[in-house]
Amino acid sequence: MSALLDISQMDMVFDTPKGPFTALKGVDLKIKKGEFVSLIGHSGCGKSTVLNVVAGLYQASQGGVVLNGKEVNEPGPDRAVVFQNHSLLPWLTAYENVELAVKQVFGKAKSRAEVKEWVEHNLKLVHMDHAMHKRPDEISGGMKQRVGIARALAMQPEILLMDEPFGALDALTRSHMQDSLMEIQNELNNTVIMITHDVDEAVLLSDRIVMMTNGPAATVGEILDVTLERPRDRLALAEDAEYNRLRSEVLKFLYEKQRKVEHISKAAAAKKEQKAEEVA
Ligand SMILES: Nc1ncnc2c1ncn2[C@@H]1O[C@H](COP(=O)(O)OP(=O)(O)OP(=O)(O)O)[C@@H](O)[C@H]1O
Repeated sequence: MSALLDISQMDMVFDTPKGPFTALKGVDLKIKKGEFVSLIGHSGCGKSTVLNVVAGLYQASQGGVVLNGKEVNEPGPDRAVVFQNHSLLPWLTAYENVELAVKQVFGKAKSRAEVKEWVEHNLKLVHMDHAMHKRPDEISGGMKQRVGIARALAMQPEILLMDEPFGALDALTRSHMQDSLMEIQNELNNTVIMITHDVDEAVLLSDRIVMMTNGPAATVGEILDVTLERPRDRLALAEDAEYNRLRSEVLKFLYEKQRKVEHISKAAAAKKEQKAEEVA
């Protein structure tokens, strides 16, 4: 498999007041161009840390990330990040937020007319062309996320990194956003890594679901291939046997296999405590 993104033997150790803390240990993941990969795992296992290393915001302690043959050491326009909380500049309109990113990435390579056309095109893609001259405080949470996605897409990154992009939205808005993202993905075939806590979202959107073990020293536990035909329709899939099998595979990983790990470590801790009491 020729990988666009190659994460190999990545460790992440944080210095903390209590000493070094190994958040990630030996993370291996290869992602092909055009793949949509979700990262799922219990809270605190290290999903955002993986994304932050890929984004170049954190430097891995061991191993690392190669994107398109180049080692990643710092943030760059080849990787655009969409966060849970839009991160739009509040004093700029939706149009101006996207325009700023486009100007930063393309500089003088695009004329004024081309910039305008490109900004409008991307806002249209996320169905925000009707409100492009509104500021973030004048639009809803879902609309802000749409603008954040338009801004990321407009940068034409090699890879789109999404950290729970729909996590703060209500269920209905979230479904609309997932459908929009699938439409866009169908058209543009972006390479995407998306963190999610939502099992249905992971199965609906992904080509592969990367399930992470619990931390500390979290790593890739299992990877599930999602070969459901595209375009995918959430209502039809609700009755689909393969969809339901995949869904229960993820649930089993999270609530049986990873819970067991927690139980074992809790049991081990209890035993240790008991022994200490016996010694005392
Ligand atoms: N800058 C940091 N310094 C010290 N520890 C950190 C730092 N960033 C993350 N951690 C720790 O690393 C572990 C992984 O954190 P991370 O935020 O990547 O998890 P996550 O899976 O994204 O969690 P969530 O799903 O709750 O967002 C946690 O134990 C966290 O406390």
